[in-house]
Amino acid sequence: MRPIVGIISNSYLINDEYPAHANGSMNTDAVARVADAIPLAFPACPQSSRIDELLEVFDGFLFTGGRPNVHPEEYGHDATDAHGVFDRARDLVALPLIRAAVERGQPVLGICRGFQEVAVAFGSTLHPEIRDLPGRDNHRMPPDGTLEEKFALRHDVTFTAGGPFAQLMGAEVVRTNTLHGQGIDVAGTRVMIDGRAPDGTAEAIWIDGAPGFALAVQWHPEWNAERDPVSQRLFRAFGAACRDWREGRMVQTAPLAQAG
Ligand SMILES: N[C@@H](CCC(=O)NCCCC(=O)O)C(=O)O
Repeated sequence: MRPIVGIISNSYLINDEYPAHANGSMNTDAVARVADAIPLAFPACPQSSRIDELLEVFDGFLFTGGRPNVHPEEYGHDATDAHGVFDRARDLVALPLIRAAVERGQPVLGICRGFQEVAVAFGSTLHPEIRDLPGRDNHRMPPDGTLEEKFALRHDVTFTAGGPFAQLMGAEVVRTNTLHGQGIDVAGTRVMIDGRAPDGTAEAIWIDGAPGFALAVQWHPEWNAERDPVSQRLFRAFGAACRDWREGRMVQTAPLAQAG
């Protein structure tokens, strides 16, 4: 059986009234077709999703993009208008789940908001609007246009020579899309910035001391994942890590099963 990847959902109101947990099919497609894993979404709601049970059910976790920003209380800042809207329920599931999974060596891949969650979970602060910083570009999603225009490749990302991302990608420079307003301000001590946009914005991180796959990217590799070579490499590596986790867990549990 393929490994099972838990995909965190976002909260929406369908037709402005019907509450739903959902995520883009780009995420489930990338997990199923590129990572070669079973995609299963779970609600970002602490009353419904228990961290200990999620860790048992899934072989790895995808922390997806999402418009609401991580609440600045999570990194010791006061909330201001510049911080925009929040999703405290997602914060309350994502941050402890990331910490627990990473420390166990259970694979974690963060995308956009998920990248910011991984960064905050390991002690980083975020800037609410990076385009306001001197020398920085506007990384926000174009307000108009087709999905193809919004997710078009817009800038290079340069990885550390010989670092995990350069090795994974087989290249030190790749081209990515970009659809975010926030960004890492001060990185936590274990948050290794391994890739940057031309304006210096952190784009790729890994967690120092993590026993397993613990990578996150500020761009959206789920877009065009079946054809984009950068997305393919990232999701295939994530899927392989989830398979390893599943097989390791099965090896560990087999003697118990036989004894029973
Ligand atoms: N809120 C953060 C993260 C942005 C992000 O994840 N954008 C993708 C949104 C896709 C969606 O609506 O699901 C920021 O702006 O920095």
